[in-house]
Amino acid sequence: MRLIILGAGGHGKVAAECASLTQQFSEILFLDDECAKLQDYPWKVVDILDNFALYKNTETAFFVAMGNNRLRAQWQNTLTSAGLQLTTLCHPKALISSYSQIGTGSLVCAGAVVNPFTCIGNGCIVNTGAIIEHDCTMSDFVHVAPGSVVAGNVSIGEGSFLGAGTKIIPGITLGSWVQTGAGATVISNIAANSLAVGVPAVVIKSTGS
Ligand SMILES: CC(=O)SCCNC(=O)CCNC(=O)[C@H](O)C(C)(C)COP(=O)(O)OP(=O)(O)OC[C@H]1O[C@@H](n2cnc3c(N)ncnc32)[C@H](O)[C@@H]1OP(=O)(O)O
Repeated sequence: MRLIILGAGGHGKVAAECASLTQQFSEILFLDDECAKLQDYPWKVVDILDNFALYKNTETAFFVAMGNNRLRAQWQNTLTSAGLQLTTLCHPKALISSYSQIGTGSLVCAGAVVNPFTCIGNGCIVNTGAIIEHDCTMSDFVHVAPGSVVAGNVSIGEGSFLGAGTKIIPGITLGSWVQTGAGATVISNIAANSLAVGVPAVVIKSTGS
């Protein structure tokens, strides 16, 4: 199976290394709008994003490696509507419970832990060393940045972004498109479209709807 990754940035490198370590793919290629300037990228960047359909065949899987949650959602939805085959990438050194679920197009990075009865949506990123405890629900296109700890029974709404090292105590609910600052400690629910920072985390502004 060939893998085409959309987005040749830093996150793309992490996704490609992870894909390579799984040994599931015969070839890994990238699409990126800066393809002409990316000759020194560690993998071949063969075309611009809009040409994705040229690479469609039964032996090709696609993965969207864009750190920005809205962009990732937009591209993943575009590829899904075009009937392309999307893959999910789990680093061999991530610990993923067999009682958990990881949605299509998600990436679980090295050292991450996903514990039992947790459900991770489509197009999510569980970044390096992040811990998602038992019985959590993560909607689509969430990004949990490196070193974050999400305790049990937490619910995270679509498109939310937890900054590096965020901690969330058990039973908390985050609305959709919430952002937390690096190092935030969340001890109360956060409404949709809010940015919260600090210890304990307080909402300082809207993230827009
Ligand atoms: C592999 C990877 O790299 S994955 C990527 C991981 N990325 C991250 O973890 C980034 C997390 N981002 C942050 O923490 C950012 O600072 C954000 C998102 C909170 C900043 O948001 P912005 O909208 O740019 O806000 P801005 O920088 O104007 O800060 C607003 C206020 O919050 C404060 N603030 C910003 N970040 C933090 C933080 N992490 N903790 C506490 N306070 C913070 C600022 O000091 C400022 O305070 P002031 O109004 O009293 O001056």
